[in-house]
Amino acid sequence: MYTIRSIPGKGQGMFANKDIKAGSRILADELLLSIAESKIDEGIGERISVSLHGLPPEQQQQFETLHCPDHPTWTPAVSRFLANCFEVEAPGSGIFLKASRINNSCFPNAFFSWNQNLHRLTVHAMVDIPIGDEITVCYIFPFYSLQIRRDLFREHYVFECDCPACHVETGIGRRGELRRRRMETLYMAIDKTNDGPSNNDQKELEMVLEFIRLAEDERLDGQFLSCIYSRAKKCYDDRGSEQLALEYAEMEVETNMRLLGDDHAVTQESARDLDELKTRLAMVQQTEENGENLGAL
Ligand SMILES: C[S@@+](CC[C@H](N)C(=O)[O-])C[C@H]1O[C@@H](n2cnc3c(N)ncnc32)[C@H](O)[C@@H]1O
Repeated sequence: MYTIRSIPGKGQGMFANKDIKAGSRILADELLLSIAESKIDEGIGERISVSLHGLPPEQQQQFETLHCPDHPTWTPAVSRFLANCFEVEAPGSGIFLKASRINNSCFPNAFFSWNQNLHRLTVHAMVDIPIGDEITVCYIFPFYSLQIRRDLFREHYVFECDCPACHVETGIGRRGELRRRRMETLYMAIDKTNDGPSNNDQKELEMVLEFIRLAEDERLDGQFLSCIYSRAKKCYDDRGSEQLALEYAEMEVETNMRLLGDDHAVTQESARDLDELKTRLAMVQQTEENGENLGAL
């Protein structure tokens, strides 16, 4: 499905070697090594070293083949680990040899996720990817504003992103930047109430719907969007608009299926919620029909 090739100025990258349909699983990559706490603190070098030296020599050598940026203060092992790691179970991070060759774009065409059921990192095509195109993921939330993206890329991965969204000199980048800044603000505000009831809060519903509209305009996709669909579902359900709740529940499941696959716990939970909502709606409709039939007698 893919080949690894060199790209001038970017090291290696992953390319589609056939047309890949949206939702296809490109990778289910095995964990090489992991650390349970990925916070960048004084102990990170020691945590990486312990994990690395627990591997057989052959696997330690495989780690050594990965890209290692020239960071002013970190040791090569820390630099290499941070430039190539993916989140496993938060707050942990892990190294995956194949996925480590995927470059970043803030307009990505693929999505990575740690699948606890499989104990693997999966990468799915978010959209149809034509043969020959580079396969890219976004290492961070793509809706972060340019300044935050730049800081994270410099600090963590040591590179300057050259994707169209990071070119604010061009129309795409400039317009997108305004949308992303607003999405970042909205996401932070919505996230704060994510665990609690929505309290029929009109303001929250407006923020949720605005985020979805901006994401569609900016053509940004990701699991963050399925979380927002889930929030829209909850807002509408709480205010008794079950039909609209159902529409968002379906969008949430569709997004999870496409980006995570049907074997991911998050997808399975959202599919169960959707089934429950459908059952509840069917019962409400049945009760209404029974009432109408009784009235007609
Ligand atoms: C996970 S590795 C990706 C594969 C890497 N290019 C290689 O040769 O193995 C991350 C590194 O790739 C490079 N990279 C990834 N995305 C990039 C981008 N959009 N622009 C420039 N460099 C990028 C940076 O050097 C970054 O530290």
